[in-house]
Amino acid sequence: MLENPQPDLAPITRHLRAMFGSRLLIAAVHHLAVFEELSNRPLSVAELSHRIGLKERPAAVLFPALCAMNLLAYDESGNLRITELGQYVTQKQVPNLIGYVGLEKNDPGAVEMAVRLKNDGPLDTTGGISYVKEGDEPSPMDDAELSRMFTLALAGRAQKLSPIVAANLSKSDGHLLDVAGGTGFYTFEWLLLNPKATATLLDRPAVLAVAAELLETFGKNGRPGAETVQERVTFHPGDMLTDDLPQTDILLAASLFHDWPTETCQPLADRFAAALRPGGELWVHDAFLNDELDGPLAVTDYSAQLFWGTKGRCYSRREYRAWFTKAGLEPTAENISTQMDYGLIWAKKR
Ligand SMILES: C[S@@+](CC[C@H](N)C(=O)[O-])C[C@H]1O[C@@H](n2cnc3c(N)ncnc32)[C@H](O)[C@@H]1O
Repeated sequence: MLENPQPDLAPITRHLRAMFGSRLLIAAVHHLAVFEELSNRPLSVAELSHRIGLKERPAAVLFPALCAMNLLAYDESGNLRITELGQYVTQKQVPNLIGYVGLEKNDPGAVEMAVRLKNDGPLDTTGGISYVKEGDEPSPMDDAELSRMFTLALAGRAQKLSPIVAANLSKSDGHLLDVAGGTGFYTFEWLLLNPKATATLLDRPAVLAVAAELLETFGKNGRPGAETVQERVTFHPGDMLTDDLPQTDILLAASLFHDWPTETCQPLADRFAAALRPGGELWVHDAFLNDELDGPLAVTDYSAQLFWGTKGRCYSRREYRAWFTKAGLEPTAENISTQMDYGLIWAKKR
């Protein structure tokens, strides 16, 4: 294990993401009637979703969040029920906090969250969706200014997490494919620890233009071996959903799956599995829901943030491992924590 004297910045990301959890709470109580629907009897996720008009993704964001807040729980049959605490946002319970929560019901963020929950995303997507490039849809990641802004917004997070991630990935003299690699920091740090290895950074062309500048600076940071990193990285501008992926020993998917809906995640896992050489490893760095889909709160808040801004949400390790298995990989049981509520899981190709 890496000795890590640096503070975990999770308090900052938790407070940031809590805003999205608050919006879910207000929307659930005042715009979707979740608690009134459940006040007579427990309902299955499918039945409750149907009654309040939610598709799979918003339901998979909202219900785990309300469980993490201890307002809902799953009963022995797997149905959702209101907890003792949750009774206090139902009309039946007197007194209750419906009026008090209602002081915020017209907050623009809460109102818009309700709209996005009901619509499974924003009503207007003409400008594209952040961090997503799919088919012919417009993408901010293909706009020089916007892609720079979105990429640099992730730079500090990547710089902080990448040394920890790199130290936990397998050592190798082979090749790393960092798909949707963004700034490239995960690649740069891993190459520094693996002086004979090479790597490919795959992303949209406009994003890689930013990564190239960051690599230039990285090469001059004075750390032993940093100057060799530049010559060991290949930039692959392309589309991970459709391009032939280069064969690799290690494939890293960092903060990648969480931008995409469930139906895209399996094809992505299939493509990544196909790019691995025999004995190769697929690593995912992300924030994971509990396998029971009832928390943790830091991740359900994050899932709400991702739901707000991308096509995805947070997933459980169980969901990832099911995709890996279906893709013909062997998931390992290892759960490695990094920082800011992220962690690593990985699967092997026979
Ligand atoms: C949330 S960022 C993650 C970046 C990096 N892995 C990190 O953790 O800092 C998602 C990245 O996916 C890239 N991306 C989105 N759609 C893509 C596509 N179809 N092909 C390749 N990259 C794509 C975006 O440009 C963006 O850099």
